[in-house]
Amino acid sequence: MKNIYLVGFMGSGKSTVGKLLSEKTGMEFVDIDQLIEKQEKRKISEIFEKEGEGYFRQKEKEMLEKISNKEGLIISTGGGLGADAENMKKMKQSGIVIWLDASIETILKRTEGDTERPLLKQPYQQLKKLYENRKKIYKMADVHINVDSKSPEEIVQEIMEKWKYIQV
Ligand SMILES: Nc1ncnc2c1ncn2[C@@H]1O[C@H](COP(=O)(O)OP(=O)(O)O)[C@@H](O)[C@H]1O
Ligand SMILES: O=C(O)C1=C[C@@H](OP(=O)(O)O)[C@@H](O)[C@H](O)C1
Ligand SMILES: [Mg+2]
Repeated sequence: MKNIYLVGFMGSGKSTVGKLLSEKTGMEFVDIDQLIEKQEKRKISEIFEKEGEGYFRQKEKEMLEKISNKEGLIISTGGGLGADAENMKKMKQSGIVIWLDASIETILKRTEGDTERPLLKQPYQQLKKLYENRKKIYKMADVHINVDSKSPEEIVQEIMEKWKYIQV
C-alpha cells in the first residue's frame, strides 16, 4: 500500500487530520515534525533558533528520504516540506499527496497565539507572500481538499470518500 502524505500551510490541520485519519483507517501515523524533534531531542523552535532554517530543511529532507522507503503510512508533513518541488516529487513517487487548502484567514485564526512556529513571527505581508508562493507547489498534490469551515471529522470523511478514486 502506498503512503498518504498530507501537505499544506501551517495551521491547515495536517497533524490533527493525519492522526484522526489514522485512527479511522487503522493505518500507522507519523508526523515528520515530531520525528525530527525526537531525533534532535529538542523543539523545532529551538532548532530554528540555534541552527537556522537551512539546517531544519535539511533534516526534513533526510526524514522524508527515510519515510518514503516505507509503505502504508499516513504522514503529516510540516508546511515547508510540501512547498519544496523536490520533496513534492519524492512524495508523489512514493504515495498519494493530499493538499489541505485553507484560506489565509483560517490559517491566522487557527494559529493565533501560537509560539511554536517560528515562521509565524513575520509581518502579515511577508507571511501572505510565503503563503501565495507555497501554493504554487502545494497545487501539484494529487488530491485537493478545501478545509475552511469544516471540522477535522468532516475532512477525514471527505478524504475517505475520495479514497475509492485514489490508487491506494
Ligand atoms: N478543521 C479544523 N477546524 C478547526 N480547528 C482546527 C481544524 N484542524 C486543526 N485545527 C486546529 O488548528 C490548529 C493547527 O492544527 P494542526 O493540526 O497543528 O495544523 P498543521 O499541522 O497543519 O500546522 C490546532 O489548534 C488544531 O486544533
Ligand atoms: O511552514 C513551515 O515552514 C513550518 C511548519 C511547521 O509545521 P506545521 O505546518 O505542522 O505547522 C514546522 O515544520 C516548522 O515550524 C516550519
Ligand atoms: Mg503539524
